[in-house]
Amino acid sequence: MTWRTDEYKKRLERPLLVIGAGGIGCELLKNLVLSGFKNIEVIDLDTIDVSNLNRQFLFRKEHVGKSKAEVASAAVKEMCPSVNIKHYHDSVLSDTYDIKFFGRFMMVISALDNKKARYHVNRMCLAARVPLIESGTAGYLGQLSVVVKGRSACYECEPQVIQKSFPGCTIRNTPSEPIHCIVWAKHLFNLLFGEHDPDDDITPELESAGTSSEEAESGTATKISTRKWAEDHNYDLHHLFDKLFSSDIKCLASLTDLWKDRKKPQPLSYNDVLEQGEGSSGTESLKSNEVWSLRAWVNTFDESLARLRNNMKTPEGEPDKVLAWDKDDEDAMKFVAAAANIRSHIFSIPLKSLFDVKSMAGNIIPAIATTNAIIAGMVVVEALKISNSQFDDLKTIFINSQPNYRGKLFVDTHPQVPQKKCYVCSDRREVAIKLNVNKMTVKQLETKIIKDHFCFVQPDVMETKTFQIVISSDGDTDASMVKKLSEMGISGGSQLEVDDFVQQFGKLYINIVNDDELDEDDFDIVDDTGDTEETRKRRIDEEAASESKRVRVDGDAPNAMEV
Ligand SMILES: Nc1ncnc2c1ncn2[C@@H]1O[C@H](COP(=O)(O)OP(=O)(O)OP(=O)(O)O)[C@@H](O)[C@H]1O
Ligand SMILES: [Zn+2]
Repeated sequence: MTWRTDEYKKRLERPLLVIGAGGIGCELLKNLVLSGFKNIEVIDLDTIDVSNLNRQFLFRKEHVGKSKAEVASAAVKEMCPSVNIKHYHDSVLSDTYDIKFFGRFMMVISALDNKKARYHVNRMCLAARVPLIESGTAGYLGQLSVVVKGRSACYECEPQVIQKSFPGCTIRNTPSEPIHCIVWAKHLFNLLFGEHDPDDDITPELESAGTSSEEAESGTATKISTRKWAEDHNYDLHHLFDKLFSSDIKCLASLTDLWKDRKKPQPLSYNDVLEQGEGSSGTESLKSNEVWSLRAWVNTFDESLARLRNNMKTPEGEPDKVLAWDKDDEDAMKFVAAAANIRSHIFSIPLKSLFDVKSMAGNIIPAIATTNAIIAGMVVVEALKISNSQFDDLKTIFINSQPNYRGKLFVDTHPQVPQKKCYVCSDRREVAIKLNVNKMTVKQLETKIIKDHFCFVQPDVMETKTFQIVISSDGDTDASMVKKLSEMGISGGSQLEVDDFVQQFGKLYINIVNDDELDEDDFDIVDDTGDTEETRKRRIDEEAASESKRVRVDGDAPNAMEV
């Protein structure tokens, strides 16, 4: 590369898009302007939080609450006034950023923190034929890779690992680890204060626990909506506490089969706690990294419940506000930590500090500024190669947790070649999915499979034999969302064609394999390789005979940052 020639400088004037102005993004923007890139656009949907200040060094205390994209752009413009920098305080998933928008850039650099946005950017760059540098860190680990259509593997060439969550019955009936109680408490938060989601059910699962329907009906845990129940009781602490921690638990404890090999839970009533004495002082002085007493957690439950209830209130006559779970909302966090620890106590599970619960509930891996800085530095090296059309020299870079056989933590390799059967960047975009057509609804197909698993943004889905439109992005099919797939004429052997009006990376064909054993929201990726019909069938038979790979995907899947 020839440095500092006019031609070199000219190349750096071509526009470049940075997506994400967080940990990596701040370092990166600084590096880019100091390296001579002159026309930069940056998108970030978020505002600055106090917790960002320790590492996102372009931000100061007075910027808290302001747009990350805006403040980061202004800060680097100050470092290098000759740079043209444009910001968008917005989600990259918005259809404003279409193929034409992406097509304007010499390259795109992704400094994101979630799979959905990363997959979307990968697809948009492939469709617009713009080189992408994809970067990520997770604690001391870091990686960057370059995606150039036809030359290197795309971000989705490696089959994705399906995030497993905990079976519903473990959460509702038989928790054995702190995380099970934390997931339960997050569901409770949503049920009481958040948006309704049937997957957040927390009532004991009597039928699957082997009770007769008579027992289930006579049990105290009959299925009425927890929200409705709480509203009817005016969110009264005493009532709520006794339902969640005493009567529901008594009901579970009465299912003797469940406790043959496990310790039976001990119901805890509000009066039991009061009788234990132990004082009732406030919890402000307690340290967040220490494990508090049961009484302190009950006080915390009490205080946070009252505050959250208050936060929901709206002027007379208007419906209550819906609260969203956020690990950085102190009341929400304390409520979940308290509910989780009280439940842990009942099930003889070790209690956890507020700090630990926050890490687990927020799936937090500590962000390390140095890892971000190294990766952001290396991104610029690759960006300079792209600007100079040195595509053969591009590298994939890893920062590992253990030295490799050469004693190196910091490793570069040649980019992988594109996978011939990648359902995103190859010509064969076909997968087979095992599900229960008689139980799964169109809504579950859309949410769990099409949007959460395959990360489509505005999908249209059609059955290819009958041309029946199953899901329409313009809302025409909303009325049939509650229907089972079989009611829409979908059966084993059906093929669905999925198209996304925003992503436009090509149509994905999903071959349906029916399995009557699966629950309504369970599914298996039977084959994501795009093999021929014959090979696929043989493999499906072999897989059916081998151990089941059943998974359940839901919102509580541990969602470690991807690198
Ligand atoms: N769909 C999206 N569109 C635009 N920006 C996004 C999108 N999704 C995530 N981001 C941004 O990507 C950035 C990722 O940065 P980072 O991993 O440092 O996360 P953070 O939210 O700043 O920090 P932390 O998660 O550790 O609190 C964030 O600033 C986030 O707002
Ligand atoms: Zn690919």
